[in-house]
Amino acid sequence: MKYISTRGKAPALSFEEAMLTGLARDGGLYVPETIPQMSHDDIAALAGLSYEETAFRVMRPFIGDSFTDAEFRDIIAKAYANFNHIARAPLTQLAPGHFLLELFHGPTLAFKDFAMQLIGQLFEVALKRRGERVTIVGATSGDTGSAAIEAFRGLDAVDVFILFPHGRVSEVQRRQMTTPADANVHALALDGDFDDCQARLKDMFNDFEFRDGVKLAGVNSINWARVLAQVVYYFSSAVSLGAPQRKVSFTVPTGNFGDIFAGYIAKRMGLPIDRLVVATNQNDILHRCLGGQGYFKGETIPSISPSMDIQVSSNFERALFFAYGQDGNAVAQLMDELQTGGFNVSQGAMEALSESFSSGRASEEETLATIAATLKSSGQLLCPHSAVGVKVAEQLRDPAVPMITLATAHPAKFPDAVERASGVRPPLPLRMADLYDRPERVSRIDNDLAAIESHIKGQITA
Ligand SMILES: Cc1ncc(COP(=O)(O)O)c(C=O)c1O
Ligand SMILES: N[C@@H](CCOP(=O)(O)O)C(=O)O
Repeated sequence: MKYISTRGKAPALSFEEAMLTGLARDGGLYVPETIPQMSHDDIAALAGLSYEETAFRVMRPFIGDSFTDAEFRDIIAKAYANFNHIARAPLTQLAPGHFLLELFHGPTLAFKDFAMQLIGQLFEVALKRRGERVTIVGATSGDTGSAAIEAFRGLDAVDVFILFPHGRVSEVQRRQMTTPADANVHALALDGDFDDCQARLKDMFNDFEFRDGVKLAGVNSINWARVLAQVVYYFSSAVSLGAPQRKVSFTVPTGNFGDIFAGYIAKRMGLPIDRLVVATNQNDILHRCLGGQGYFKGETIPSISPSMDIQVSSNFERALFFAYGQDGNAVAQLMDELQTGGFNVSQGAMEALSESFSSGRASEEETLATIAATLKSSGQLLCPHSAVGVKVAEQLRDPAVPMITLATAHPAKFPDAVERASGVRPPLPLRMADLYDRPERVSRIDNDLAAIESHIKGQITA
């Protein structure tokens, strides 16, 4: 199994190399050269299996010979051992034909734990075998950062630096990043928004002297392994609702397009997915683009679903690559145009995108009202991101096809917005009940590449 860049000019790599490399050296993102297929019988055989066994069967074909079966099974077992729910990703019912996939039972209470706990283990095994050490730098609008810190804290072979937008994450998210005492964890509050954090991260990858000097690695969904781990819960949830005999649709609260792109991979592998619905908040560049208005950057407006306050959705590049028939030159050209504001998508590519994706947008008022209404109708307390998903799913779903909306974070990560909507202040789970009492450690940093690089070089612990 080889991985190729969406911009067509970087060397093809194995799974392990692609995982440790992060961004391709031509600025593109790694994708599998061919997408492994699961037959009707392969999918039917997933019924009744544990989440871990499903994860092994779904991901194994992508791993090639990077890890042995025994290593990979052990890694999966360790990755999900810390989840607070035996099903790992349980499904609950909101209404007839509408289901909620709870992805917030991991250690940091967001769907990021599904991938980050796994790649923490994968990195540890791979780096130990190679005798190498890396510097992980991540950009976060709130959840990736805490999940990465939790997965890599205390490991000898990595330093982990997380750039988050100062003042634009919830207090719980910030404290999850700033309170771990481990020496290899470094939280950086950047003066800018998430797009600035992600742009500086990509700049660091494109500065080869810095990149090679610090042995830069990435754990954002730039990293293919992140996307792969998220493919699994599309299979586990669809099968529990009757796939492959029955089609299902998914609505995904979307920002960087990693989670929904994992759904696209599941569909391409053979899972009978009818629609993949992109749900955005008021930062709706993806909704506008999928509605035929081109992909043009606007200003990011802070919202009550801050993790989705994103204008440049990194993984949309992967979707474009497939929509443009795997033409790396065409994608490279679009990404050049994005540097100066945006681009129009060709008619053929729009048709290809429309075969899989639909989209909708929820306003702040609709999000608040959905939290209140869902609590009343089903007893389920939603986080604002999940509420964006539920609102859009209700607008777009076909009553003949079961709809699964992804609940991407626990409501306790956003207590102010949830209380404002519902009158209920969700308590933190017991394992982090003292979060507000722990001392914080954070460095404030300018939105300036040289300043960030110099800070990182000065803080690396080994
Ligand atoms: C809670 C939550 N919901 C939704 C999203 C959007 O997911 P993606 O960036 O994969 O589109 C994020 C951020 O990634 C998030 O943290
Ligand atoms: N919403 C994310 C943004 C980064 O997304 P990623 O999936 O590329 O890591 C966050 O919470 O940080």
